[in-house]
Amino acid sequence: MKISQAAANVCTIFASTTQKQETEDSSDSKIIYLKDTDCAIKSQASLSAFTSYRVGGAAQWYVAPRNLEALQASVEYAKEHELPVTILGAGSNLLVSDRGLPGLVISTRHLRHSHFDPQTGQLTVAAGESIPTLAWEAAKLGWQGLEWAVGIPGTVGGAVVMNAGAHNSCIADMLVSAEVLSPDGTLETLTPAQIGYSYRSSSLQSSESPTEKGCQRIVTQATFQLQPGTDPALVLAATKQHKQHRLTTQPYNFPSCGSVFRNPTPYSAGWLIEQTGLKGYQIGGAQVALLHANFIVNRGGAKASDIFSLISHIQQQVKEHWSICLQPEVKMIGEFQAAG
Ligand SMILES: Cc1cc2nc3c(=O)[nH]c(=O)nc-3n(C[C@H](O)[C@H](O)[C@H](O)COP(=O)(O)OP(=O)(O)OC[C@H]3O[C@@H](n4cnc5c(N)ncnc54)[C@H](O)[C@@H]3O)c2cc1C
Ligand SMILES: NC(=O)C1=CN([C@@H]2O[C@H](COP(=O)(O)OP(=O)(O)OC[C@H]3O[C@@H](n4cnc5c(N)ncnc54)[C@H](OP(=O)(O)O)[C@@H]3O)[C@@H](O)[C@H]2O)C=CC1
Ligand SMILES: C=C(O[C@H]1[C@H](O)[C@@H](CO)O[C@H](OP(=O)(O)OP(=O)(O)OC[C@H]2O[C@@H](n3ccc(=O)[nH]c3=O)[C@H](O)[C@@H]2O)[C@@H]1NC(C)=O)C(=O)O
Repeated sequence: MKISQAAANVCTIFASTTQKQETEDSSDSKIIYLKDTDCAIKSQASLSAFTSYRVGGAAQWYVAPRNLEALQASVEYAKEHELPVTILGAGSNLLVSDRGLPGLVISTRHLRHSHFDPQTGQLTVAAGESIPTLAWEAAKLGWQGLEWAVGIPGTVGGAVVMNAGAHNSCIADMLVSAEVLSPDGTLETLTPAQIGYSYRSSSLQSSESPTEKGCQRIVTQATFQLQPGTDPALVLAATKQHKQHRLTTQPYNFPSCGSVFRNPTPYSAGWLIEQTGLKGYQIGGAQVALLHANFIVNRGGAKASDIFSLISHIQQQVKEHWSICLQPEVKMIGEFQAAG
């Protein structure tokens, strides 16, 4: 589907600063509505509330479309105004610079629908649906396949892009297809083979800095193959076990992004970091978690720059001790200052 219709809808923008928003926001924020939609684009929107680390500056522009048409119109708006685009899911694998992000940040969080088809065992869901919520829903229905995904606080879109995984399972194992919106406005349905998956990686992962004009491919919905027909009590028990395992091995009590680094075969990053003596090491409000050394937690008041500096310090120390370059799993977006 081309988005020429959507383009026609956004040629003119209108309605700027409103009284309501002036009272809500002491900054110079303003709101623009895409023509013929109730979809608001907000300027200077703080991103810290939209990332699990609870850090990060403001988006130059921010929009959270509620349907495909509004998403297409948002992309077209960015194109017309030559704004770089950053896609945000639940922000649970992102480190956003304290300086914020240029261009338009599009949150997929409000793209919602889900359908469990008992005939095929397939689950078709919009990009903004929550992965852990789907895992619990599937369990309650007695559908196997998503037990491992509980505790991963991301969206469907983020999980498809990141190839989220745990307990020897991952998204690529159960994905039937993903619908993506291309920068040229066409909607395509891609198979896992077309997406090209490997450990925590896919071809849908874009360049990590929104400095270039244009837009990455956006996942709009996905279909997963599950196995219905099991006693819900059994699937719930397995799901609860996975959640419990996480609560005892991973720090859920402070903001984080989950694992900071990919595991460098045959080692685990957590083991390497602990053996390097870095557990508990702290820069500003950012700390190598005491419970799991591959987690950096925000102990309160951390800046993105603290977390970035700690990531760099860990990489440098692990390189020195083990001659291994740890590769970040977390996506660092915006400007960061490397230590001199
Ligand atoms: C406590 C905790 C535990 C975690 N445990 C795990 C774990 O066990 N396994 C695991 O794999 N991960 C884990 N994570 C990391 C994270 O939850 C996953 O990577 C998750 O899949 C990210 O989803 P998201 O919606 O938050 O994506 P975001 O963090 O918002 O985005 C991640 C990347 O995907 C892109 N993106 C997001 N949505 C779309 C879309 N619709 N279209 C195109 N691009 C998109 C973004 O631009 C960005 O590059 C954990 C995180 C936390 C905080
Ligand atoms: N450290 C960090 O930076 C972050 C951590 N988190 C944490 O990640 C975790 C994700 O946990 P997870 O359990 O996967 O999902 P959530 O706790 O997010 O729950 C998701 C949904 O699943 C349902 N649900 C939760 N537990 C059960 C259960 N035992 N039985 C049946 N239904 C259930 C809930 O329904 P209902 O409400 O109806 O019970 C809820 O709608 C949360 O503990 C959250 O606090 C999240 C973001 C960031
Ligand atoms: C949290 C994430 O994913 C997690 C996922 O939840 C879990 C559960 O399946 O397995 C991976 O962690 P992990 O490899 O660290 O798993 P764990 O079982 O906790 O640890 C592996 C090994 O390292 C050791 N370990 C871990 C942490 C630590 O501080 N010290 C240590 O020695 C453990 O004792 C264990 O022998 C994923 N991490 C990566 C980078 O692949 C994420 O990607 O964000």
